[in-house]
Amino acid sequence: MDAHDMGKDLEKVLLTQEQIEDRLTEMAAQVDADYAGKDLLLVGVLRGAVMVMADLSRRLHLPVQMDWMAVSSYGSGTKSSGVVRILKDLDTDLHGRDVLIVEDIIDSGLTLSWLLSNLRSRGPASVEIAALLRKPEAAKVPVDVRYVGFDIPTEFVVGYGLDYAERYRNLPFVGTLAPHVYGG
Ligand SMILES: O=P(O)(O)OC[C@H]1O[C@H](OP(=O)(O)OP(=O)(O)O)[C@H](O)[C@@H]1O
Ligand SMILES: Nc1nc2[nH]cnc2c(=O)[nH]1
Ligand SMILES: [Mg+2]
Repeated sequence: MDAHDMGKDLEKVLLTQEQIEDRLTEMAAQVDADYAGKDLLLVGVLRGAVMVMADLSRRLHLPVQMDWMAVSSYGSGTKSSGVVRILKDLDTDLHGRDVLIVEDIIDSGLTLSWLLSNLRSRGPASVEIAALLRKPEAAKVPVDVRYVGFDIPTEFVVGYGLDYAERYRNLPFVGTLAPHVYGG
């Protein structure tokens, strides 16, 4: 793989930068309306949600707080291990807080269903989810998501925070990889 030309590694673009940004603007308007007058805490899930957190939060007019959790269930492969590990916990006490988890993608749903019950056990006033992408046909466990950017097919996607072996996160759009990349 030529790490200096990501373009050659892509098969197709699924969502352009413009489509993503337009949708995030709509989602931010909904969040602004739903949490008006509340002291909202955004919880970004490292590392994939970095781009969504940055671009969604900058479209909000609410004075939110932000904190981060690092969990990982995928390692360097393309399938969820199903075992979620906390690599970094929140610094914020959730007691009585309105919490919005910000995620890049819901695939099997294992990460978020685990995270939801974990955060709900900490005594918050509410916990909801905003995810840019969802794969409805890949769900292994149901996850109740308040804000979804796009439903996409069951294909492994990269870009806009999403990686393959830690690469491609910095693509400004979402796409699929060409077969030669998986082949090594
Ligand atoms: O619905 P699921 O099947 O659980 O998959 C979704 C999760 O998988 C990815 O994270 P990953 O664990 O790969 O870590 P990363 O965010 O650091 O890339 C993605 O960012 C979601 O957090
Ligand atoms: N990069 C990437 N990470 C994921 N984690 C869960 N699903 C996906 C996916 O489609 N792409
Ligand atoms: Mg993630």
